[in-house]
Parts: sequence; C-alpha cells; structure tokens
Amino acid sequence: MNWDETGPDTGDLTDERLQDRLVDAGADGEDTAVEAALRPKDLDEFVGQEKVREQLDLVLKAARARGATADHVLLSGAPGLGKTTLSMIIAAEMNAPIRITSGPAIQHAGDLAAILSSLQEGEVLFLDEIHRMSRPAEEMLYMAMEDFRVDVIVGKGPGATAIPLELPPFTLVGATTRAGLLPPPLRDRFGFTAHMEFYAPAELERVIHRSAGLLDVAIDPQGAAEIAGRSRGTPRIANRLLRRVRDYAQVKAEGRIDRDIAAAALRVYEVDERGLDRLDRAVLQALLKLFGGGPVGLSTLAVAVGEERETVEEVAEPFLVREGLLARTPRGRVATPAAWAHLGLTAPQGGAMGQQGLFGA
Ligand SMILES: Nc1ncnc2c1ncn2[C@@H]1O[C@H](COP(=O)(O)OP(=O)(O)OP(=O)(O)O)[C@@H](O)[C@H]1O
Repeated sequence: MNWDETGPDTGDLTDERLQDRLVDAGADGEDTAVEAALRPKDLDEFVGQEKVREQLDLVLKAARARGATADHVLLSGAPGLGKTTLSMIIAAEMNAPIRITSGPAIQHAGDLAAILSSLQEGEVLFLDEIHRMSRPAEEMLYMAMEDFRVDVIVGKGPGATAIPLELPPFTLVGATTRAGLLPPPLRDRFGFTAHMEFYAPAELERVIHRSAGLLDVAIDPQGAAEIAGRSRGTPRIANRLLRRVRDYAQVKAEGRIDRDIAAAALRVYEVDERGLDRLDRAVLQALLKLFGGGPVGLSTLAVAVGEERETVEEVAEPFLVREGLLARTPRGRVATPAAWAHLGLTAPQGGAMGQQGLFGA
C-alpha cells in the first residue's frame, strides 16, 4: 500500500462543534441578523437563478397589470439558496406586506386558521418548510388556497359544526427543501413552481462582491474567487465565509482581502479549497486510509470517525456525494478517484476493495 499508515486525524467532532460548522447551509443566530442587511431587495439585485427570475418577473408583472393578487408560488431547493429572500422580494414587488411562518410552527388547523383570518388583502404568506405542516392544517390550506375560504370546526364529536370563513385574496409562498415530499393535491394548487439550483462560482463571486460592498470590506476579484470556490454553491455560506475572512483581514492585513488572505483565513477555519471542512475530510480520510476506498458500511465508517451514523449520513455525505467524492452503493460507501486526488493520495494498485468495476481501474 502506498499511503501513510497513521490513520485519519478525525479530531473530536462533538455535537457542539457540528453546530458551529461554517459550511452548514442552515441559518444560525448570527446569520439572521446579518442576513437581513445583506438580502437583495428586488429581482434586479437577486444574483443568478436566471430562469426563476425571468419567470417570476413575468408572473408578478402580469398580476400587477391586472391589479390582481399574484398566484401562489412554490420554491424548492436546498437551504441557504435564497427562498426566504425571494419571498420577501415577491412581497416588495407586489407592494404587499409579508407574514412569515413555518410548517413546524403550524401543528393544529386552528393555528393556521388564526393566521389566515388575520391576513390583509394581497398579503404574502411565506410558509417555510411547508412539507412539515400537520395533516389537518394541510387540508385546511387546500381550501384556503383555492377558494380563499376555510371551515373552522367548532366543538367536538357529533355536535361539531363547520363555520365557513371568507378570506381576502392572498399569495402563499411555500418553501421546501424536498418538493417530492409534498402531496400532489398541495403541489397542484401552486400556480408557479420554481426549483432553485446551487450557484455557479462566478455567481457566488457576484454575491460576495455585493455583500463586501454592503459590509464596507475591500476585496479584490481573486479574493472573492477564493471564497466563492469554497462556498459549496450556497450564498449563505459565501456570506458567512466572507465575514470570517473579514475578521482575519482586519487583524492581519489592515482589512484588505486578496487571494492569499482569503486562503490563509480559511485554512485557519479548516475549510479547504473545495469547501470541505474537518468533518468531511475526516470521513474521506477514514474511507481512504482505513478502508482502502471501500466499500465499507455506514456504521463502520461512523465508528471510525467517532460520529453518529446520522451525522455521517446527513451532515457529511450529501456534499461529498454531490461533489463526486463518495458514492453510496449497495455494497457500502466507496471513494471515487476524485477523492484520492483531493486528499493527495494514490489509489491502491489493482483497485483495492471495490474500486475496480465500480469506477474502472
Ligand atoms: N440570489 C442571491 N443573491 C444575493 N444574495 C443571496 C441570494 N440568495 C441568497 N442570498 C443571501 O443568502 C442568505 C440566505 O438566503 P435565504 O435566507 O433567502 O435562504 P433560504 O433558501 O431561505 O434558506 P433556508 O431554507 O435555510 O431558510 C441571505 O442573507 C441572502 O442575502
């Protein structure tokens, strides 16, 4: 074997460390405050997603020309790609107020009835994680979306009565990370559905330049490219990395960000040039160094990195799979040739443990 035999340096990736992952696409407390300041305010400021922007622009312009409320909109896509931002832009473009809530916050049909009955005419209701709403609330939503009416059930058992309640026309903007999980009757009630894609590096560079301008940070094009390449196709991560690089630049380089400063800062934060962090690399290293590239079962891999199965499967693997570094096969997890190259290791001759046949020699 021609790789070093010391085994992976998996460190101590406790749950607390995971919550602080710089490359997690979910929002944290700090994000929410800063994100408000960095959010594009209209469709022109919204970077990338050309098709979605073009289509949405037509939907909104046509509704405005008719003096009507815009059709219901469903936005699907991974966390941090701009679904909340787009919903706010829809409201702004329609000159309408916006109410923000989420599926998990609506556990009873009554919760939803209370929200719906207090909407103003034309208001945008943003329902994040719409796939996590309770079943009774979901059924109430069908009628509200289609007929702008809900039946509020008063009482229980045989004496229960349904009191119809008229609603003002409103625009529901539903957001989900998993459009496939939505029941077809709900999906069909949206007049416009858009899928948000991960952003290309050049688009993330534009996001970074825009945010740097708003944060009053000096950054050159190479510095922005360096951060964009590590941002996993996600504007939220790009903005978060920019803020960490800004800290480093303030302490070490009079606040100016160029390629070397960005690279040095992100080395300190353990985000590599492809956007992998310590956990991602620990999983890859275990797979390559301990198991010759696999196939190896998920549980074994998880024990090797000292993590829960779910952490490896849900936190690390999706990005590694997306990047073409790891494959989930019926025989177990397998590293791709790109994984060997990324860690600077040489794949064993003859394709040890399943390399051959799965990816060629
Ligand atoms: N197209 C874009 N152009 C510029 N900035 C963007 C864009 N999309 C997202 N952002 C920035 O990324 C951050 C996260 O976006 P947003 O909160 O809209 O994501 P999201 O898809 O709603 O995420 P989640 O599903 O986790 O709530 C925001 O601060 C916003 O400024």
